[in-house]
Amino acid sequence: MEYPELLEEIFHAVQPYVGKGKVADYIPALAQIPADKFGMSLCLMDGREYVIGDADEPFSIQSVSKVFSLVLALNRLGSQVWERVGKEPSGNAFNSLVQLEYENGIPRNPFINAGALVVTDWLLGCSVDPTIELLAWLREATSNPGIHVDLEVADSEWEHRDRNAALTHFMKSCGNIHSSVDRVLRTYFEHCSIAMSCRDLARAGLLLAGHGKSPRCSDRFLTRSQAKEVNALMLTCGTYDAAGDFAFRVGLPGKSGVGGGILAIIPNLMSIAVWSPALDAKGNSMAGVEALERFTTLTGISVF
Ligand SMILES: NC(=O)CC[C@H](N)C(=O)O
Repeated sequence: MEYPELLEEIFHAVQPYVGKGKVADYIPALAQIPADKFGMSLCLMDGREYVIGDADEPFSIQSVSKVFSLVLALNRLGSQVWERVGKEPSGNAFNSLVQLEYENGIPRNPFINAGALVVTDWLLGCSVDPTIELLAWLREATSNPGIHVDLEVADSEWEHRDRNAALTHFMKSCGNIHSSVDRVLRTYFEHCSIAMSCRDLARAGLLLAGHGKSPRCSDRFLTRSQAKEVNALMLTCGTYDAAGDFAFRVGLPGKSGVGGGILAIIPNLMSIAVWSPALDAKGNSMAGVEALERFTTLTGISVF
């Protein structure tokens, strides 16, 4: 089956799941997003691109930004990053506090909130403005100069920051946060509030399909080993305490966000982005996971 027909088939098959689940409302600005959206984009290493549905509508990438923050930190700092954040799945919710005290303020991995807050702190230690650097890279990788931080979402996250503030304060008490808590939180919320479409997200993901060198960018951004590390972490930790289920059903490295987006990588071949805002109980897009499962089932392509 050709990709355009495949996308049509997936689009129709997932309709019963679109709007099922719950749009994230603990960030009030996200609660206003209509639940019935669905978009999907495939961006291939050879330059072909296929989209369906609401694939050109920007949405809040939320935790998908944790991939890009980590990529930037690895680019700037290399393996030093792992001195302050682990590489193991947490088995807990993305915003859980419980492991941190047992594990001396070292988060399990960079794809839960605590881990991304440490990565943000790393970035603040080596860059005057990590958000500007992140946006610059994303704009180049997507050829979309319009990619921006949605300030309404960032402000909404800031106003309801108690849990992320608790995580950051606790890690600071353990010596694992070096900048001020407010600065770390503000920067982390800016990254979560970046607005991108599925088309943008799939384009940005080509860096990871391309083992650290996106065919869309002039420079290699990560070494081959670093790209392997990021993909491995996406597979094992990218969907929080549902990572086992996601690997079982989809069989690809993937990173979700509570905005309803998921980025999935097929090394050497393509990057896939899906978006549908209604979430399952673990905070992953219900229709998005369904669509990816159908993609790997119908094509027979996965990393396994
Ligand atoms: N899982 C997510 O997408 C969570 C990101 C969100 N900004 C938070 O910190 O709670």
